[in-house]
Amino acid sequence: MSAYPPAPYNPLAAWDAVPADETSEQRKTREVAEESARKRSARIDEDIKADRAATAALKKRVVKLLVLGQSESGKSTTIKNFQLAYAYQAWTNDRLSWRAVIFLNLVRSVNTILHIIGCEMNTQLPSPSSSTPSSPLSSATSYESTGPDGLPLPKEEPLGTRHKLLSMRLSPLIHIQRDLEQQIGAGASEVVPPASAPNQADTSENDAAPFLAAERQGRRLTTEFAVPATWMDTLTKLRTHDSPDSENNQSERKLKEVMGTLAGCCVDIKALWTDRTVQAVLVKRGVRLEDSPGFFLDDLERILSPTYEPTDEDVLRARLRTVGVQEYSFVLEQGQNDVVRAADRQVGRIWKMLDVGGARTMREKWYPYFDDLNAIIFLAPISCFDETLEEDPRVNRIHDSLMLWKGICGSTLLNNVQFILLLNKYDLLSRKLKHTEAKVVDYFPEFRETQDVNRVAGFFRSKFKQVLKMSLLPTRIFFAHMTSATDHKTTAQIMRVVREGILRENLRRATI
Ligand SMILES: Nc1nc2c(ncn2[C@@H]2O[C@H](COP(=O)(O)OP(=O)(O)OP(=O)(O)O)[C@@H](O)[C@H]2O)c(=O)[nH]1
Ligand SMILES: [Mg+2]
Repeated sequence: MSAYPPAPYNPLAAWDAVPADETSEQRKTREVAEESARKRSARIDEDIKADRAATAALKKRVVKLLVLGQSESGKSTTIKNFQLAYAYQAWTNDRLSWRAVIFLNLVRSVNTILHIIGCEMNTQLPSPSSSTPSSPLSSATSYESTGPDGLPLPKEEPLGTRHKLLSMRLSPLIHIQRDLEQQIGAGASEVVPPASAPNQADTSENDAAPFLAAERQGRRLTTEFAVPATWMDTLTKLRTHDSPDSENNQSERKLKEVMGTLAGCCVDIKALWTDRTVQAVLVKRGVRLEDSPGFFLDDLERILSPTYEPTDEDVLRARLRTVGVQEYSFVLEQGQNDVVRAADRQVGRIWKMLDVGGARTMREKWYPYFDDLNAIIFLAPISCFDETLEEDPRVNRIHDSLMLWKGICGSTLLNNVQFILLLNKYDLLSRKLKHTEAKVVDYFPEFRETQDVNRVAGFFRSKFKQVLKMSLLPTRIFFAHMTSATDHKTTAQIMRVVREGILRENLRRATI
């Protein structure tokens, strides 16, 4: 009996074995075949190596940023700023396509007013779920009795026949809103709050940061779900003006019809918006449309002129919700006197910015994109300290942002990723503190300072910093900036600092 176990059966051994009766002719043929196979194999190895080197080189050329934050925090607006500053050609190509979105924003504001005065005339309060506009409506704060122009408003003048007539004449706008929503697609409608909300506020981590739950469950880092329409897709669809094809011509015709109807309603819309009694009703109900996303009622005549072309500022102010995740690639072309731009050019660097939908239902989709990132830009709107989430009126919006930030700071996948915190909507915070009675201390009892905008902003900054200090990586370097993303001039400066910071950090890591 052998001392060793039998050699395991190797099914391929027969292939390698040299036949015992091999002739010298057969040996030659075999050796030629083997040599050619060896060469082929070496070539394949080299190709694989070259492929890997090319992928690594490409990775070095690509700067990948993920832009995160709750819905309406200003993520898409920040990316628009980036495009406006550094990819102006693409920006100008898209500009005219934003008309449909701007008209929809305008029509929504009018229909919101009509809805509110309709409720007022029926002396029945609107239910929170039936209010069309977003955050400022869900505010719990009461407002001073001055209109958007700062002039005092009448105390209790009832709505009358004049308002009924205006409502009747403006009723076609309901259909216009529907048509535009259909034309624009998924991003046109806002998040609808749940039909019934239990009494207890639940700010559990899983609610706020479901991407963490996905991480814990070890879900694969893939991007295999469908990406529905977002602004780039939507704009392509809306790019009617430079397209000869008949479907787009039809869309352009429809848009012209909408413009015609709106222009015909211009006088009535203005009469409605500037009516002192209507404004008093809005104030009474705590609605500050002028601070809502996509507010264009003060620009009526300009927007409804037949030759209207959106300005850069109009596009930054236009509101189109992001659905799913959308990737924007920029080969940076703008930015004179910019040393970093020259460096970008030298290496042919591509900037990839990933924009995500911030509504709660969309947050689980963020996780697959945590892989392979250079930086995360986190948007926290600080003006909304007295507002609740549209999708869950039990949750304060700043608490929600802090919870999200905590989830991101706690994600082990992001240990090597640079964090940039943008405390956004600084302009709105300033206006709110000046023109309303909203008190920070009512929502954050630990705030004991005067309601100066810089002190309030500093207080929120320290709250986010505190969350980072409590995280797994408390020494992580992060940058925080106060921004007003609709103000391009100041945002462009911050974008430059952000961009230089990211490149410098990339360079530092590459040389470690
Ligand atoms: N006044 C003011 N408005 C802002 C600011 N940042 C964004 N907005 C407006 O707020 C609205 C929402 O901004 P978006 O960039 O669409 O928000 P988002 O985070 O992409 O939202 P989702 O796509 O729903 O996740 C838009 O109408 C913007 O013009 C700001 O700093 N100040
Ligand atoms: Mg967006």
